[in-house]
Amino acid sequence: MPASVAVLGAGSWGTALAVVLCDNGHKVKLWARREEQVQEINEQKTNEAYLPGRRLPDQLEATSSIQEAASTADAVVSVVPTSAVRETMQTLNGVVQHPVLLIHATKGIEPGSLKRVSEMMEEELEERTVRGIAVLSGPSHAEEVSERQPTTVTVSSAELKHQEEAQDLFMTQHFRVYTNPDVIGVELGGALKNIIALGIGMTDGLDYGDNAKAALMTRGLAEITRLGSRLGADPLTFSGLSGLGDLIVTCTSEHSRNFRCGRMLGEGWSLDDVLEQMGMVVEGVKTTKAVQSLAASYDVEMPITDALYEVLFNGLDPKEASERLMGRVKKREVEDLGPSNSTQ
Ligand SMILES: NC(=O)C1=CN([C@@H]2O[C@H](COP(=O)(O)OP(=O)(O)OC[C@H]3O[C@@H](n4cnc5c(N)ncnc54)[C@H](O)[C@@H]3O)[C@@H](O)[C@H]2O)C=CC1
Ligand SMILES: O=C(CO)COP(=O)(O)O
Repeated sequence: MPASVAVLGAGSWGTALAVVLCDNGHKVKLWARREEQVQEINEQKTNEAYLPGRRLPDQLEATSSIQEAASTADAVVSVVPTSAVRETMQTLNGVVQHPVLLIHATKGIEPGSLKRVSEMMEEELEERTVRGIAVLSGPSHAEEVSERQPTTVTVSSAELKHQEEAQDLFMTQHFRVYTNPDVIGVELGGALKNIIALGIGMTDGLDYGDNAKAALMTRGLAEITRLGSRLGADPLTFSGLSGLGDLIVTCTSEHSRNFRCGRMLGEGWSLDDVLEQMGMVVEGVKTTKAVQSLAASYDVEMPITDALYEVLFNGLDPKEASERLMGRVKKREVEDLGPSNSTQ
């Protein structure tokens, strides 16, 4: 049944998800902060800064008023960067007239609180604002979704009815949606793969070959799984779409901002210069900071994350970071996947 859906955040991913929702016949209002962007979307049916060259559906409406977008919505899809989640949820409390299903598609962990996005949302949202929170995650570059290329993702929520409602809302012929009850695993997989994508980009910038990339992806997944299991996720989730699937797509694609950021760092650029040049959110940077603290506080060994933390925040040369990783003490491959810090 067609629903009234507000999409919060008109960057690449919010706009691409709005396209999917329009294709499914929903009445979609896309909230953007800048009035010029709203006019461009409504009048020209483009969003050139974030999805260059794509023609947006005629029925897609943008607005700079979150009140207009969300006040009477059945569901709200939040696609703002991690750093904007709390502020956006606080605003949402003041505008919705009846409790909504809130589906977020943000991939990050908050530095400081070390919280996942749905945990931040639970802290901020009032009971009268939401009837359920779900996460949508998986291998899905906005550039390809907006071209209606075949894409598969996962939705997760504490309650099956909300998983299925989110699945029905988004599922189209081009956009296949699976459900998974493991909210912790789905959110962690989406957030932590960005750290590994930064590292893979660095190997590219250093002119390393495919062996180094395969090594980082595989050992990266091992450390994501190690932390995730410790935090209560189902380890199997990490071999699914929101884990391995998203790791592959982010680590192997020119579309990925995290991959491109890592490559520039490997080529010798400074982090500040890279972020300025990118002009879009690179979630892996702040997530590396958060996860380095999270792993330390749970005493979980995450050597790749630690090495990248040193490169990003303490000026370690990427080549030296690679040498440090290669020079670690001898390990067994499989035992090392265990949840706790193994020092055999
Ligand atoms: N681009 C992609 O293909 C995918 C992105 N994601 C995730 O979606 C989230 C959003 O990413 P993108 O849309 O790609 O980023 P983007 O950089 O393309 O756009 C970010 C948008 O958020 C808006 N924004 C920034 N601060 C804000 C604030 N304080 N309040 C309201 N809006 C604010 C910006 O104006 C911009 O429209 C990130 O967590 C990202 O990891 C997830 C899957 C795919
Ligand atoms: O999450 C993504 C694809 O699933 C997009 O990754 P980037 O944020 O690195 O572009």
